[in-house]
Amino acid sequence: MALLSVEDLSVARAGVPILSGVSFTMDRGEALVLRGPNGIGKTTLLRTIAGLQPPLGGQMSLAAEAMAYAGHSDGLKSTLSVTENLTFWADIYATRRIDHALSLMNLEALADRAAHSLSAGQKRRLGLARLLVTGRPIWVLDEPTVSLDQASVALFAEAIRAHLVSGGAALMATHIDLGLPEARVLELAPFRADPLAPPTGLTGGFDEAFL
Ligand SMILES: Nc1ncnc2c1ncn2[C@@H]1O[C@H](COP(=O)(O)OP(=O)(O)OP(=O)(O)O)[C@@H](O)[C@H]1O
Repeated sequence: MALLSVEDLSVARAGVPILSGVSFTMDRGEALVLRGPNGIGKTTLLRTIAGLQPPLGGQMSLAAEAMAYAGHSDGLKSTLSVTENLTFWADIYATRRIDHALSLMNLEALADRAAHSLSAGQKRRLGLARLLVTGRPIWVLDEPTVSLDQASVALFAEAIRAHLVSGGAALMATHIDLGLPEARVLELAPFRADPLAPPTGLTGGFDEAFL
């Protein structure tokens, strides 16, 4: 059975239909990159798949507690150190893989630094290290490489590859080449919703709650 299955999904933002008829499946060991111009709906689709807002229509299926989502915000506790941030998340997910995450995202030398004192790219690396301690198989990532330099993008790609090899899957929206030739690409332009479709009746309340 597929790890994640999306069938004929329609999504809206602030009550306006954005994409319709999106279908794909993901098995263990697979990466899928969502592509499309600014505003096409990549973030909206990922938020819907992550359960942060309801779909307009269609179906999704995945095992309970199988997904870890990383959006635009890194979700760090600014006064906690790098180690304390990762310990916090490891406790939430009941896993014990902090050392591995520190090493894979090259954070060992920063382990005792408060998160607020990190550079933008270092914060991003810590945000991505969080995924590694979740132990969850499906990673849903929105522009994961923002602020990362070339070396850190390569580290990130390595972490994704290790995740795939260990039976995980990664669904990502990104504008850059991650150096993962094995990743499938889904172009979203063909799924643009009809701009003349009637309003959905959904409000933008979900946007405010999860920005
Ligand atoms: N709070 C909001 N109110 C109204 N429209 C919104 C709101 N948030 C997003 N939108 C619109 O929804 C559409 C889809 O936005 P979304 O962020 O999903 O696109 P994206 O493909 O991720 O874009 P980008 O590549 O720029 O990150 C865009 O046209 C955007 O302007």
